[in-house]
Amino acid sequence: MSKPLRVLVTGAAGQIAYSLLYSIAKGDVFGPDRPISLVLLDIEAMMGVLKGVVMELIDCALPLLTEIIPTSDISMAFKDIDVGVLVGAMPRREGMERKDLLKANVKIFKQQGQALDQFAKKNVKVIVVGNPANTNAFICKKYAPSIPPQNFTCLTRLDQNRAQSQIAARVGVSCQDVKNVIIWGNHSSTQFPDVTHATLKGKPVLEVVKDDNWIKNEFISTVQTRGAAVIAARKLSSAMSAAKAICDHLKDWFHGTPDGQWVSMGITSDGSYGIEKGLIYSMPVKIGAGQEYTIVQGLSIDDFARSKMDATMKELIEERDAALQTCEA
Ligand SMILES: NC(=O)c1ccc[n+]([C@@H]2O[C@H](COP(=O)([O-])OP(=O)(O)OC[C@H]3O[C@@H](n4cnc5c(N)ncnc54)[C@H](O)[C@@H]3O)[C@@H](O)[C@H]2O)c1
Ligand SMILES: O=C(O)CC[C@H](O)C(=O)O
Repeated sequence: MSKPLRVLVTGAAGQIAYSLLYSIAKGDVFGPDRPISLVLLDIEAMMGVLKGVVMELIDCALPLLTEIIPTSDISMAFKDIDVGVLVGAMPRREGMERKDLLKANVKIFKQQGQALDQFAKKNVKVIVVGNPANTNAFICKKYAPSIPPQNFTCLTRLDQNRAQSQIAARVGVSCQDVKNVIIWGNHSSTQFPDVTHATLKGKPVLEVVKDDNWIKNEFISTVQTRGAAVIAARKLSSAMSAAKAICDHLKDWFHGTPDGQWVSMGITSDGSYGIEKGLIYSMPVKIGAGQEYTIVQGLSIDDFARSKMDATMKELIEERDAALQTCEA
């Protein structure tokens, strides 16, 4: 057996973590031969609840789970981690605006960026889930200058999964028949779910669906507002589907994408597709066996796509500037 992978999950007493920890500890994400040392961070007030989560993990009797470290101490939590799954943040509830969330959460990611810089392994892989996810990842990266920018990502796989499932349901096929949907930009209602290059059983989605009006209107807005629809129905933010998407994101990052397929992740823009350098912007990537991802290049972008991609970039620039102001105040 190889050396345990040290995986930190923040917000470990919260609802996403409750759906996530079992899959990670069971081996579904990093592989059936990879022992896991699980570090669980939450705030001091949640230590009682976290104790219960730890008891349940122990009671699952999972052979790969070699160690569980529950803590509210940030320096202990980030020490020597290989993977950081940064979930811990306030979720939006009904009636809350995105701006309220940015103010409440961005400072958490400044502090955690500094902790990554100081305590984590320099090749740590980070996925930010706490909202506003792209901007929080940007802040984390900024305050961890000793870690390569490409090691910071944010979760937009939930949006990809939502888009894939909407197309599959429209046509009446399994979601696994739909490939190469793209999520461009922000994990927010300005994101652009793009099926121009997507295929369904090998044929272009646009040719199979044959309804441009549905694609350009109902499909896009359903995916863009799905998170808000779940909040309205559940009175709580999505958790089971978010946990599944985190697993998909990490599994592909560690094990690679299948030949001819790509996935969407929020990553540091290198200027590709005219997106401002340095922003954390969701793009299509291919991942090789070496766990390094490359942006899929050369995709055609028509005027409709360009305007959608620019609108979500504009929102990300505004969020970044507001976040920097909050952090520097
Ligand atoms: N990117 C996505 O696709 C996506 C999807 C769903 C939810 N989210 C976001 O994920 C976040 C968590 O959602 P949830 O439903 O699990 O929320 P939750 O309220 O159930 O749990 C959040 C947990 O984080 C903890 N926490 C708060 N501040 C912390 C800190 N500084 N350090 C460590 N832990 C801290 C809280 O005590 C709580 O236990 C929210 O911001 C939500 O909006 C993102
Ligand atoms: O706050 C929101 O509108 C979205 C919550 C979450 O990120 C989701 O996509 O389900």
